[in-house]
Amino acid sequence: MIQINNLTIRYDHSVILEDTSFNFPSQGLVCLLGASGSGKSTLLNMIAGFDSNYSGDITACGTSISKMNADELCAYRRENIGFIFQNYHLLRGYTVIENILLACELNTASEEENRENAKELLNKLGLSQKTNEKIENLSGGQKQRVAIARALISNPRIILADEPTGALDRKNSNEIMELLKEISKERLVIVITHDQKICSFADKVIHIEKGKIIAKDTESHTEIASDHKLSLNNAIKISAFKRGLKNFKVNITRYMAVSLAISIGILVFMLSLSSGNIMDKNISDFQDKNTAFNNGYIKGEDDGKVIELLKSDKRIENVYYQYKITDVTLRIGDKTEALVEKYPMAKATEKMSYGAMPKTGEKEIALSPSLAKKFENDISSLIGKEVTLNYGAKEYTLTISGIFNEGYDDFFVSSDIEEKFYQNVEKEKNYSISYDVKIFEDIVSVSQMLTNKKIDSKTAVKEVEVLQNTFNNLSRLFLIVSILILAIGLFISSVLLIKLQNLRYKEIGLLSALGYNKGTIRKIIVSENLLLATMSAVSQAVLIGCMYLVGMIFSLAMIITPLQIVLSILSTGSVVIVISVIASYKLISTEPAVALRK
Ligand SMILES: Nc1ncnc2c1ncn2[C@@H]1O[C@H](COP(=O)(O)OP(=O)(O)OP(=O)(O)O)[C@@H](O)[C@H]1O
Repeated sequence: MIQINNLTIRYDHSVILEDTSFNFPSQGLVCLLGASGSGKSTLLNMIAGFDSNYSGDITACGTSISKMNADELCAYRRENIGFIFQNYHLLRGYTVIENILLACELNTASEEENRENAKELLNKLGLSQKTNEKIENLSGGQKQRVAIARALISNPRIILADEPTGALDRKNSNEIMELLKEISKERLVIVITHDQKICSFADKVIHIEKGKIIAKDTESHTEIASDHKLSLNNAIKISAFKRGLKNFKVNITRYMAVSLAISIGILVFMLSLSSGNIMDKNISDFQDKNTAFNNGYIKGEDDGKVIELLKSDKRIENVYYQYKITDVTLRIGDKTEALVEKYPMAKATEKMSYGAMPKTGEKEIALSPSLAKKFENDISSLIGKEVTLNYGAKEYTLTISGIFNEGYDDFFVSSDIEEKFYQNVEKEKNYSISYDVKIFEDIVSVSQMLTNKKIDSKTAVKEVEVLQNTFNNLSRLFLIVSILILAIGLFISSVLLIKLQNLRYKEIGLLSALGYNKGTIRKIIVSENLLLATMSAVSQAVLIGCMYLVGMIFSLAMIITPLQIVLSILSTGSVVIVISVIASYKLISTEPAVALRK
């Protein structure tokens, strides 16, 4: 059945088997003994086609397996070899029958036929009651019977058993050996063992000694004639996704922990970014309340130098001289009040009692309380009312935007209206300069520039600075905390994923033993990774939904833009893919024989 001719194999310069030959019979139970490290598992791996890195030749049913490529070796194992391992190599989370059917998923028989065969085998092995039991609920002896059923389901010509009774007590060992003896009547069963008592079941006992295979109980090594041909049918295509989905369900708790850890990490990180949005919202609230926040006022006569400096600065706009004006009248309804003279004052530093300062382009006016009282006792009711202002033979209709907190009769109008006033003024002695800083972020730097040039400007820079500093410190703190949480989330999920993948080497080895090729195994793992990424992205979306709900219930200021939501969901999926690819890279690239040893 199996002919070994002049076989030599070395690992790291040490010779394990050296120029050894042996003929295994077509049927019967062969026990393989030898000291630890003598090369028993190595020989079995070579017969199984896991290791082709040897010199010499191995022939099975007259066909050399030494020159076969990886796919042919998969077909050879799938069709001709059944494996039994010391630690069973059954998949946890799968039922008894699912474990058995795993071995015939790639064969051409129908699923129904395979299921019937599996049930028949379980019946023969006395396990029909356990058909749909989860594998982890079985005893050691029962597990090994399931492993035998799995090895027999494809009716292979060769059974390779690596210490099949190593984890069992004497009673169970004897029962398993009786079973193997029974099945060896129709096929070749090679059993590796250290137990001399097991050899009493053997038809032939062979030893590996000093790199040679030696039969102790026979004189000749001649092959028993056999008309069996090696079967090398192509595997049917299976859905790697379906298998990946099943594995995913089995490991669902771990996968859920991974996706939650990553989702929370990324969500908190996104929240820290959203503090920028909260800052923008607060700035715009601040601007609505303090409409003169960007206005600057420089008192004193200017010889042209200061105004030139302001006009040449790209951060500044609406620069003009202010003058004293005289004989201004204001009319609200049928009441008229006159101001004999009015001096320009700083707008940005005024505190508001009601409403806001006039906005540029809005034709608005703000009054001091004493001036407002001359029109109405309830000064707050004046807001929104119309004022007709007469100055220099011109009439302006303005809306009252607010009442500012000053003790004398005064008013402020929108900058554009004020500029028009001065067109009628004799421009000899300017009194002050008014300017606006274009954007909020430049208010502090413009103020600093003027201070450096020893120009005294009255602005709202202190309030702006306090607001900016508070938010900068808060965002910095939030960013550090969220980076920490993100790092912890990534660390936990990486550890969980790597631990999970480390547990799966035997599964990869088992699938190879059952004839799954590397491509299919890779696809199964990739499917699982994609499912995990999808789950993480969905959990991210659910978390964002919950966060919104909590924010709404407790009226928390959490602003995440739709773009940030999409980005956080996409980045969760991508991060999971990257981590799981890194975690499973070693697993996928491990050789089956090495995976089985882990
Ligand atoms: N893939 C490999 N790479 C390097 N060395 C290997 C590899 N496989 C096996 N070996 C080495 O070959 C020698 C034989 O190993 P093998 O597992 O075949 O021994 P064994 O007889 O089955 O031992 P045991 O009874 O302890 O299981 C050992 O020294 C082992 O370390």
